[in-house]
Amino acid sequence: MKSKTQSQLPLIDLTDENLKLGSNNWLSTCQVMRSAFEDHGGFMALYDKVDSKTNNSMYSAIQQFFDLSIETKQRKTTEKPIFSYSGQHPQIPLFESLGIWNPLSIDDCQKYTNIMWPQGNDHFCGSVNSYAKELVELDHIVKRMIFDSYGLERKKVETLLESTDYVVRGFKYRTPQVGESNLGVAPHADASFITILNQKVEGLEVKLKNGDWCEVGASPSLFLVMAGDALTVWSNDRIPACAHRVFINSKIERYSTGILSYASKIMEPQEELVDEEEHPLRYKPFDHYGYLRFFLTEEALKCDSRIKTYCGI
Ligand SMILES: O=C(O)CCC(=O)C(=O)O
Ligand SMILES: [Fe+2]
Repeated sequence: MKSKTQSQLPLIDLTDENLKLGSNNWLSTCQVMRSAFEDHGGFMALYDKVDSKTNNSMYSAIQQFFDLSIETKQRKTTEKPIFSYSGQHPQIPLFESLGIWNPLSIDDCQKYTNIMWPQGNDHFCGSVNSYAKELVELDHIVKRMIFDSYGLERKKVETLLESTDYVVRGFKYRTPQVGESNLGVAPHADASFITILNQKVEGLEVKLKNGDWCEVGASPSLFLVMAGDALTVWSNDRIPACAHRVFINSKIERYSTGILSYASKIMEPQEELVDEEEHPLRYKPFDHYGYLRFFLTEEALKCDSRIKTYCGI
């Protein structure tokens, strides 16, 4: 295995300066983003629009959730094939995660909250909803930039945004006991369209194009933006899904959080990114929720590339 080195994932400044739609800075930032996605499947974003109050209440809400009993955390919250809760896995015993489907809707946040806290928990419900609403803006910026970087018509990204579902996730890792491995999550890529993560405590690492692993920093204004398998389908294999892993190196529990997006309708590789010579059509029409159901089957666990097995041509 390659060792960790000083190679870095690109850091892209998405604070005000570069965000005037159509400005020179916007256009050059789009090109940097496209290269980062095509090379490494992702990048670090400097983004200061998530309010520090929202950020702090989100982390305290997540903490409240993980303090519930295992039986409560394991309650089913959605019919969608996403994890409401994941944890207690013998191979990765430090890891726990929560998932809230459609967090932009206060009603769906309330529904989730009432299942976990029948007596109510306004702090949790409000924090998740506010956090999702603030962080989804970053997701929209990234998607607008990807479309612009390939010179696609603006209205096409609006169509994509209208057929996107979101899930907010929170992660907690306890510290390893003596003799226990410090692996938090083994190397993998996500099944999402795009995953955006923030970490309160370091531990996240990303695999670069050259095979080196790069450590991601922890700061309220630093977000790891990663392509999931669906972005590989959309881009007709131009953008690889970003490989990442987690180690627990510190003496304190690790918390992280973020927003993941999924295609709510059947999605095909973007037609402009398909050509006869260099980029022939690589994927059949893709049902994202069908893929999520397939993702954890025995068949999927065995294959080299789950996305190719599911819908590759
Ligand atoms: O803990 C994190 O920050 C990321 C966890 C992760 O990559 C996953 O559960 O898919
Ligand atoms: Fe992941």
